[in-house]
Amino acid sequence: MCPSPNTTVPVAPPPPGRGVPVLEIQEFAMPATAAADLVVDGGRARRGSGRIEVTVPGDKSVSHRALLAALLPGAPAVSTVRNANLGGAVRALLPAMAALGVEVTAQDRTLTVRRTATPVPQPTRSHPTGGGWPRDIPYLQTEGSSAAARLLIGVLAGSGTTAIVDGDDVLRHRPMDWLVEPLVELGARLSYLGAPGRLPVLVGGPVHRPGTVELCVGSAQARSGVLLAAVAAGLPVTVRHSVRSRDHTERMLAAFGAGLTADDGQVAYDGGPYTVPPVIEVPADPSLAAYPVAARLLYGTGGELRVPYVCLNPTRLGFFEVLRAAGADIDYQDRGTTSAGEPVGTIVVDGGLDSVRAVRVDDPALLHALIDEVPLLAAVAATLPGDSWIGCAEELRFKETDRLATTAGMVRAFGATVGTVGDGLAVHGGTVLRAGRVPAFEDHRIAMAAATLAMSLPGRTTVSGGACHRTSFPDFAEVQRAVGARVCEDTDR
Ligand SMILES: O=C(O)C1=C[C@@H](OP(=O)(O)O)[C@@H](O)[C@H](O)C1
Ligand SMILES: C=C(OP(=O)(O)O)C(=O)O
Repeated sequence: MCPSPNTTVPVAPPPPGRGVPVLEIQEFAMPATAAADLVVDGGRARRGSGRIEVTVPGDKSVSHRALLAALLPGAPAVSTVRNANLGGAVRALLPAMAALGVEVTAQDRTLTVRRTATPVPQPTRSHPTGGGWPRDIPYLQTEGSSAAARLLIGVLAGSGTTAIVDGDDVLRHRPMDWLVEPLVELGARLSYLGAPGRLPVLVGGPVHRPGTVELCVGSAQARSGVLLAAVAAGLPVTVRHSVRSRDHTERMLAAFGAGLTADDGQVAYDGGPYTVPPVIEVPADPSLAAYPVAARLLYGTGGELRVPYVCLNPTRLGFFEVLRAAGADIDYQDRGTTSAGEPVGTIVVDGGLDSVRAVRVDDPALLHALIDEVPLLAAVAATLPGDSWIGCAEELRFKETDRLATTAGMVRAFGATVGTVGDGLAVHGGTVLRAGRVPAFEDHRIAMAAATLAMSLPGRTTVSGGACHRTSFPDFAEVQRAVGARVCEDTDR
C-alpha cells in the first residue's frame, strides 16, 4: 500500500529564524490512477564507460510562453515554435487555443500556429456549483497545467478577450488569486465561477489602470500572467516581487523589443510597442536534463555525460548549482543564446557523488531555481551520508500535489528517513535504501524522481502510475535507458 502523503515525520528542526508564510493548504482527493506503472530493474548501469550524449525535450515554460505569444495583439498570422515540449502540460493549451480560433499543428518538435482558423469549441466540464455556464462565451479548459491556465488568463486580461478558463479537478484546487487579484487591481474584470480564488475564472474585461502591483508569492506564473496582460494591453505596469523566480517571460518580451526594466525586486514595462517574431526557438529543458544527470551521478561510473542545447538561464540551474557547490563534477560548455533571449549550452557531468556529503537549500531564489527538481534533489539527498535540508519551499504545497508531503512519502517508501518540517524537507543521510513498490501520487515530478533513484538500487522497483511522466517528459524512459538504466512501462496493468 502507498504511504499516505499527509504523514509528517519531523526528523530535524528547521533552521533557526525561518518564517513560514501563511498560505492556505490545498486538500482534495486525488483522482484514481490512469497511468501505467514504471518498472525499474536497478543496480549497476547497463553500460560501462565512455562518453554519452542525450538530448531532452524543449523547455516546458518557454514552450508555453512561445505559444501564448501568438495570442498577443499584432502577432503574425502564422508563426512557428521550434523544439517545443510536446508533453501533456503544453498540449493542454492547444484545445483552448483552438477554441479561440488559433490552430496549432505539430510536426516532430515544430509547432505551426495559425491565428485565422475557425474557433473549435471545447466540451465543457460540469459547473463546480452545479449551475449553468454563461452563454456565448468561449470555454477554455487547460486540464492540469497551471502554467497554461495562469498565463492564458494574463493574455486574455490584456487583450480584452472574454472567456472562461477552467481546469481539471486537481487544477480547480490550485490558487488563481495569486494572479487574479493583481489583475483586478489593474482594472481587469475577473470573477470566480466556483470557489473563491480558484478556477473556473471568467475573464470579462481588460486591464486598463496603469500602476504598481505587489505579488504575495514568488510564483513566476503569477508574475508572467501580469506582465503578459500589461504588454498585451500596452499598459505601463510595475510588478514588485519578493523572489527572483524564472524570468523567461521577461527575456522573451525584451527580445520582442518591449520596454522592460528589471531591478532588484521589481520589473517595469513602459507600455511601449513590441514585435512578435515569426519563429521562436525553445531550448532544451534544464528541469528534464536533471534526470539523466542525476542517474549518471547516482550510478557513479562511466565516462562523461553531455546534454546539449539546454537552457542555462540562471533562474533554472539550482539543481546543478547545489550539487556543484557540494562537490559534484558538473560543467556548462558550448554557450550561446536563443532568439527568445535564453542562454543555452551543454551540461557536462562526470563521475559520481563520492565527494558529496549533503545538500542544503535555504535561500528563496535558489529554491525557485530548482522548484520542480525538489523531489529529485530529495531523492539524491537520501543516498548521501550527511543530513540535507531543502527549505523556503512552502509554495510546493500548491503544485499538482502537496509536493512537500508527496516527496517525503515517495522517498520514505525507499526506506529513507525524511520529514516535512515547516517550509521544507529534512532528509537524514546514511540510511540503507531498498527497491520496492513506491507511489508517484499521480505527479510526474514525483514519478521521475522515484524512477531515477530506483535505477541505482539493486532489485526491482515499481513506481505506481509512473507513466504520468508524459506530462512533461514523454521520452523519459528512452533517455534514461541511454544513460544505462533498465526502465520500462508496465503495459500489463
Ligand atoms: O512559469 C512557469 O512556467 C512555471 C513556474 C513554476 O510554477 P510557479 O509559478 O507556480 O512557481 C514551475 O513550478 C512550473 O513548472 C512552471
Ligand atoms: C508544477 C508544475 O507545473 P504547473 O505548475 O504548470 O502545473 C510542474 O511541471 O512541475
